[in-house]
Amino acid sequence: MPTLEHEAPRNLSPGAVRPDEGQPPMLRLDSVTAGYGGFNILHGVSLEVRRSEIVSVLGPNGSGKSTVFKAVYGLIPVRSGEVRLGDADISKSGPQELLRDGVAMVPQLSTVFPEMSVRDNLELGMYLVRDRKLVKQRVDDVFDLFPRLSERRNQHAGLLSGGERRALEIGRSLMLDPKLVLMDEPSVGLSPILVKEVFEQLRELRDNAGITFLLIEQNARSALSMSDWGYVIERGRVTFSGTGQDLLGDEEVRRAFLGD
Ligand SMILES: Nc1ncnc2c1ncn2[C@@H]1O[C@H](COP(=O)(O)OP(=O)(O)OP(=O)(O)O)[C@@H](O)[C@H]1O
Repeated sequence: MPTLEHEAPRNLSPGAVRPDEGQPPMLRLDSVTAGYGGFNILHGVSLEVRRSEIVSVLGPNGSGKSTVFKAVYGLIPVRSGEVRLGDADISKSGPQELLRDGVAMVPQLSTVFPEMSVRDNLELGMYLVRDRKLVKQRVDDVFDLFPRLSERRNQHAGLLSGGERRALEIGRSLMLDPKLVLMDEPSVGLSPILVKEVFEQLRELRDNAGITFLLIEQNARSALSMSDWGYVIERGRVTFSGTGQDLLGDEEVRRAFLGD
């Protein structure tokens, strides 16, 4: 795998205006260092996600993409630097606190329960909420956003196609009405047509429900073509950032990451 070394991250879209410029970003990592045991994997990662953006984190295997998510979600400690959600420092928050603050995470591995119905799988997204009326309302909201899940609401989830299962996982993450969803490889294991479908769903959710997404993607070309902004991470450092289109159009990025 070719690697790209730069002194500082290269912003390929210096003139681009991102939403709410001048306001605190929805999510901001500022010089974050994190790792495992005696090793640091992230060496001062800084990135921003602005309201209603779809932002992708790309990079070679083992470059630290999942580690960024774990640090944001409080699954490993932030050793130095800061993670902020709007005005709040969330560097020390764990998953429960983040969920309460409106941040959901969809992990890479399938978490659908195949023997349960589509509806029951969705309800699991709110299993701690006792207010049945609210749960029903949220299930209906998710079915409004995903008509194909609605048609299959009483079927076993195991009968869904790969893309529909992914939609169910995304739908379940929306049950607690998050403002920001972190998704680890939404397209993993899906055929190119289904990848396109899943990304289109994310864009619809962004446009219709105002949800912001931060994604990790191996499928760099699809991710960039559907993302408002992207960051390339190599060996625990951000090396490139820019609009999806500008990253897609950059020769160095194309050669190193898109197989051109
Ligand atoms: N729990 C762990 N303990 C020790 N080292 C780990 C752990 N998880 C990941 N690592 C190491 O951290 C580095 C970055 O891993 P990470 O999973 O963040 O990369 P990634 O960019 O998401 O990779 P991929 O694209 O292959 O999923 C790798 O060298 C990996 O071996």
